[in-house]
Amino acid sequence: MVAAQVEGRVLKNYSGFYYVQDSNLNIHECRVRGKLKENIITGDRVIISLLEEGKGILEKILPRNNQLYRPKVANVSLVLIIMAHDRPRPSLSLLDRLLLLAEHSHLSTCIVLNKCDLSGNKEIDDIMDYYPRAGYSVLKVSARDGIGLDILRDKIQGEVAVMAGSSGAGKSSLFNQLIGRNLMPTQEVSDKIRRGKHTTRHVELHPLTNGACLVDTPGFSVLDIPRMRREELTHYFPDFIFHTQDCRFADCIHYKENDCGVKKAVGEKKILAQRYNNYIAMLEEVIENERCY
Ligand SMILES: Nc1nc2c(ncn2[C@@H]2O[C@H](COP(=O)(O)OP(=O)(O)OP(=O)(O)O)[C@@H](O)[C@H]2O)c(=O)[nH]1
Ligand SMILES: [Zn+2]
Repeated sequence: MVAAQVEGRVLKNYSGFYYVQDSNLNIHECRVRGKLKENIITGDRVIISLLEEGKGILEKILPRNNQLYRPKVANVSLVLIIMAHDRPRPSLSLLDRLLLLAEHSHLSTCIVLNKCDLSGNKEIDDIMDYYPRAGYSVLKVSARDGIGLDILRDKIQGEVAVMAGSSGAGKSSLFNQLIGRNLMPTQEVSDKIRRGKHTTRHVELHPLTNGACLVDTPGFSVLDIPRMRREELTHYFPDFIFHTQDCRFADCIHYKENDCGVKKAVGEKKILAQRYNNYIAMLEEVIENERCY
């Protein structure tokens, strides 16, 4: 009899077995046929032949939509950028950099503002209210008090999501809350730095009951701006685009030019000044990299 075949996603590789989840959310413990082994990574979509009692044989890897290298994981669809309302305060330079890196990798983003139980600082609230107006999706949550977590679960439904963001913002706490288990150690920031928590291990996808999968290792540990032409950078700043029609030069990069609509909008507080400054810092990096071509 020919074994039935189904499509699934590799959740983890453990002791020579690949754990593959099918579209009914059942998990199969699979061995690998032939030489495929070297090429399979966590997150791969694969075809498996079903054997008895939750076992299977991994037959084929399907083409990848994308691949992250640190952590090594395929077919990620969403980046959750975790910032805290306070302790630590949100780092806009990291946030703007992560938004750019995610978008450059063709990944959707959601800014998750954790520790909303510590909100109330008007300056921070005003700054963070800018991002939804600029077209980004922002959720306010508290891992500690369980606020906003159902909305966050809905947001990641059907997605393969990786977390990124400031140290101490609550990535591990949110991860544990979302998967409903205490898998990731959470400690006071100072303790973690002293102990050097992030040791090397295999990356795993943790399935949620709603079909979402969460990558258990924070992504984008390398934050270098990818190589691009200086004119390209502005495409990653959707909030600038409306104002570029007031730029005198069609190829304005909103840097040292006069009569620049973007700079005018910064002066009028229509564009967040910190975001513009982060743009300039990244632009200078892009220009510096151009010299290395
Ligand atoms: N007040 C408050 N504290 C929180 C919340 N979520 C996490 N914390 C605390 O913030 C500290 C850091 O949380 P972690 O989840 O370990 O942060 P992390 O982002 O994983 O940190 P790194 O591993 O250093 O990147 C811990 O002391 C948590 O208890 C929250 O919603 N509110
Ligand atoms: Zn301009």
